[in-house]
Amino acid sequence: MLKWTKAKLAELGIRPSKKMGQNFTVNPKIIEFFLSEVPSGEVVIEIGAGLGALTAPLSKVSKKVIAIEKDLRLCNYLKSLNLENVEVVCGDALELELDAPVVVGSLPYSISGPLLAKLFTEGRWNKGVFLLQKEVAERLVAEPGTKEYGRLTVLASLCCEARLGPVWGPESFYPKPEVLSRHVILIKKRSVPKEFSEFLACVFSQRNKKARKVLPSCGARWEGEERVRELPPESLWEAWEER
Ligand SMILES: C[S@@+](CC[C@H](N)C(=O)[O-])C[C@H]1O[C@@H](n2cnc3c(N)ncnc32)[C@H](O)[C@@H]1O
Repeated sequence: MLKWTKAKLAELGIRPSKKMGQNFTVNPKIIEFFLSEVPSGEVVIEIGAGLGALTAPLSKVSKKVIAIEKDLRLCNYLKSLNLENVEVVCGDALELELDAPVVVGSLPYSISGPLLAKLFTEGRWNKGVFLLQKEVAERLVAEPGTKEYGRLTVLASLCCEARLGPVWGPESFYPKPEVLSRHVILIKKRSVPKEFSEFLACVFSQRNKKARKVLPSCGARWEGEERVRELPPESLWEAWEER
């Protein structure tokens, strides 16, 4: 896959952009893992389809794949493939409606935080399978009080059941990223209100301070000596609901 990826990029005259998080999958085991987690016969949205490494195999087991790609050069290439069951959408996934039973993607690192926050608060989807920077994936299942615990953890915990998958090293991608990657599988329980997400942004901007000082400045109340980073998801939700 590495040879093919390098040759295809050269043919298209594309130098991978760091800003766009363009680290293309060159390890077939990653594709296999995605396919093992995606229920077949469904409509699937793929975020950041790149050169179509996942799009093409996915389209063979899905009812339809909606492949979103922001880079016009890659998007036009994907369109030129005329893949059966694939609708290619050139655009920014952060600005599009993500309504399909299944959402997948090897997410560009630069937008994974806002994109996950968007998925937790909007879109009609039931299952998500994502490849993320390892630290971001682990943040989704972090325990209160740890340095990984934050807004994304609370949103993930209230929205979904989150499960970690395998870890992948830099050699699984071209060009090699400086970080490790990890799969995460999300099963949606409910959408979390956007206002609650904004409330969390407010409280976690002062994560090390006492909750009884911070929560009132974000429109809620708290009695107790805990620091913001120590409050479990349910307590933050209750404080917000009772505000
Ligand atoms: C990590 S690469 C994955 C590419 C391909 N899925 C693969 O596994 O080889 C991320 C892709 O997302 C695209 N991308 C970056 N920002 C985006 C955005 N805001 N919306 C949609 N796609 C985006 C990049 O151009 C790139 O193709």
